[in-house]
Amino acid sequence: MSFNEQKLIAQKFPDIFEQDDATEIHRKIDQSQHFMEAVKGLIELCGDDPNRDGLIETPYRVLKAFLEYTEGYREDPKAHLLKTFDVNHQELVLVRDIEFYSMCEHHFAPFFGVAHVGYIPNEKITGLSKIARMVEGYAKRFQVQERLTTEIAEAIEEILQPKGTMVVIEAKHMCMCGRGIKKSNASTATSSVRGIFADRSETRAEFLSILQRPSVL
Ligand SMILES: Nc1nc2c(ncn2[C@@H]2O[C@H](COP(=O)(O)OP(=O)(O)OP(=O)(O)O)[C@@H](O)[C@H]2O)c(=O)[nH]1
Ligand SMILES: [Zn+2]
Repeated sequence: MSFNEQKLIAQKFPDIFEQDDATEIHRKIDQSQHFMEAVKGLIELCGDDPNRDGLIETPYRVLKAFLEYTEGYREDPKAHLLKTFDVNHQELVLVRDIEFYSMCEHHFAPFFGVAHVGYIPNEKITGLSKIARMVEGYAKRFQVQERLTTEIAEAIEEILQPKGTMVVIEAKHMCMCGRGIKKSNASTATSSVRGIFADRSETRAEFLSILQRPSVL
């Protein structure tokens, strides 16, 4: 790759190149180049011409898309929750229908849906948008739905130290739709419960009763 092409890659992806030393930057540029060559090979293997007009820039587009799908690796998602407020609220806080788009680590196929994140505060409450930002940070990684659910619950537990945390995720997995078993109506629900939500069925029921009503907003 020419020096100019290398510079172009480094400029296009400042988030992965900015903070590293020169050796690390060169390693990432090499990896980017190998990845794009591999995508070219894959196009050929599948039976198309990687040099035709519509595909010529595809390796670069795929690299760009993958760096976007995985931008959560380049942040600490739970750090968003550190923005807390002293508000004397002792009851449920539930942010529902947080849409997310993640990447199945087995097939690199998307899975997407909504996360419902609730907690009963102890002393600290966090900004509502920070919960959604944290969900984004864990979703934008190679994931399985169960780990995503657990990581969200554990982040709330660790940073806010609430009386309890409950997370429910509903998602559709593209690896089950257009390929493999091809069940495009199937969706998957997962939950994680901690503290008072694990101990008290009434507290879980309160969370679930809110979800049973369609959001009117
Ligand atoms: N538990 C769990 N499984 C997942 C998730 N995403 C994808 N999978 C599953 O991962 C499994 C991988 O199974 P393998 O037998 O190794 O791969 P495969 O031959 O492509 O499997 P099929 O999808 O059944 O064709 C499949 O059953 C997928 O449905 C997830 O988030 N959680
Ligand atoms: Zn999959």
